[in-house]
Amino acid sequence: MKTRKTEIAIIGAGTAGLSAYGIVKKSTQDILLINEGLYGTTCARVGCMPSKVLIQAANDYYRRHQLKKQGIHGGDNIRIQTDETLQYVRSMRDYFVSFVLDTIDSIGDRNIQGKAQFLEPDTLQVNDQIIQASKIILATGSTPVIPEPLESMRKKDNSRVLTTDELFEQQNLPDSIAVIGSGPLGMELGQALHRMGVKTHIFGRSRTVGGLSDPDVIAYAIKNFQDELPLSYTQELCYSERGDKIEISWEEENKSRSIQIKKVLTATGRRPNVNGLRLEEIGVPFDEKGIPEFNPETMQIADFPIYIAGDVTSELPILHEASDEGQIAGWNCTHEVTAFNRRTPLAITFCEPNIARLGKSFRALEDGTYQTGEVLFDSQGRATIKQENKGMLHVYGENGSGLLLGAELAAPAGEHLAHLLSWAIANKMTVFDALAAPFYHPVIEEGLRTCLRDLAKKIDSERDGLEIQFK
Ligand SMILES: Cc1cc2nc3c(=O)[nH]c(=O)nc-3n(C[C@H](O)[C@H](O)[C@H](O)COP(=O)(O)OP(=O)(O)OC[C@H]3O[C@@H](n4cnc5c(N)ncnc54)[C@H](O)[C@@H]3O)c2cc1C
Ligand SMILES: NC(=O)c1ccc[n+]([C@@H]2O[C@H](COP(=O)([O-])OP(=O)(O)OC[C@H]3O[C@@H](n4cnc5c(N)ncnc54)[C@H](O)[C@@H]3O)[C@@H](O)[C@H]2O)c1
Repeated sequence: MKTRKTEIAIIGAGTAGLSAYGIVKKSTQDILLINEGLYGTTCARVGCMPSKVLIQAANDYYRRHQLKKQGIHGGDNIRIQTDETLQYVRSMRDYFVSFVLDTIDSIGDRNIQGKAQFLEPDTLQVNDQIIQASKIILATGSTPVIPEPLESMRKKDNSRVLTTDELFEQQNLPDSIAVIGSGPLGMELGQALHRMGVKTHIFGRSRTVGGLSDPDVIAYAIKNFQDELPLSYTQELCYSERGDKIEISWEEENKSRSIQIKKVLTATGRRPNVNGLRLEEIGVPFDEKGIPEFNPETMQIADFPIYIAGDVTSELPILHEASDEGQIAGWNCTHEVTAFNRRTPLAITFCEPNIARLGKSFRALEDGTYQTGEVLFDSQGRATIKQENKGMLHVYGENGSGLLLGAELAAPAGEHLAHLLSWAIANKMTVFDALAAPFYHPVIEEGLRTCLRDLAKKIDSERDGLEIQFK
């Protein structure tokens, strides 16, 4: 076998791997990028981007129900041609993927297509080549998890049980579907399919939505979604084949229920791609979840010359974190190993209303150390004008100082509110500082101000009502 030496080898040409590549190439051109399978990244090919294109089409179509109130007629006659929508999703997907492919092309013969496996901590096998590298970055991403009964069904007929990696490849949508999982993916895609006219039932196991942990916001959001579409929670689902349909039965509130649907979409999480890399054979330590032990501030795996980045860590499986981790890994492979600050946590689920979690989640707060500001958007001015007046926002502030700690929300324009709040937290603002910032009228951010006012009152009821500060 031929041996090729390189300073840095990066395994995985996804967001994390390419971000690492961008940093490494500032220090050395002696890099190899190794990628198995299709190029284009999970984000652009099957993830963030095609899902947002589908959601946009679904929400635009769904908007027809609200037009009549405004004196706009003809909405009832609008129809969606879902095969064309899927074609459009794929064409937009190809557009986003094309930018990634241009980057890959520019890498030339430093890019190798094939599956990498470790032989030694500094040695890989890829196809029939041995690659020796001073440092290696592991950025192999993740794969959808398929719960066991569905995996067996899929083995018999893989057209009935879809993963999110396959949804956008469908030529058309089925007339009915069950979406398994009420996490970010289940809620985003389940609501979009429902809004496109597919008879959709979403199933969750733990009583939460889109990754929320605050019980009040969860209860509000679940009720709101249940007003729009079937969303059930149960510990166990039974699947059986009934002709060209799948019957799903379950227990809910002490009642037996069942439905028959054409297809199932699994949105039950993603598993990090660590299997088959032979990491165990080279002595890499694993934690109890089966992830290599690494330092999140340096991304180094124990004291190995191996760095890890992106969804393969399973810690923060979202795009901007994958990109940051790639940068940290890339930097530390080419410089003295340095600890990096991580950003204020921010996670958004693009269902309507948007769900978001930022800063400290409710689950991470310590009892007795904080107050919660609350607002409902049901009568908020601008949200009402936009006919988007559904939502709840909780902002957490530290007792005494009023330092903003975190927030959870299911709210209109939640993606923007979450950014404002996470930037305020990153800048260590108190609730009083935030209230001194400008709020235009009439905007949805005025709802955020109502929430901050509620929090400020709970932190310091003695403080006078002045929000602008003395010079
Ligand atoms: C439907 C969906 C919607 C999403 N929406 C959002 C969103 O709106 N916002 C957000 O922030 N995040 C979103 N995400 C998450 C986001 O897409 C991921 O966090 C991000 O793409 C992870 O990038 P990565 O580089 O770790 O992995 P990937 O992009 O998957 O790259 C890993 C690469 O490694 C390759 N590989 C694996 N094993 C090997 C091996 N042994 N040898 C060589 N190559 C290998 C893979 O083939 C792949 O090309 C979404 C995900 C999905 C699935
Ligand atoms: N907008 C975003 O930022 C965004 C969007 C989509 C996905 N992502 C990322 O992609 C990853 C995958 O998303 P996801 O929603 O698939 O995963 P997830 O792990 O966040 O949620 C999966 C949900 O499925 C439930 N579940 C698991 N097994 C089940 C079963 N057998 N029956 C019923 N329910 C079951 C879990 O309880 C959980 O609520 C996430 O880690 C997320 O961070 C991000």
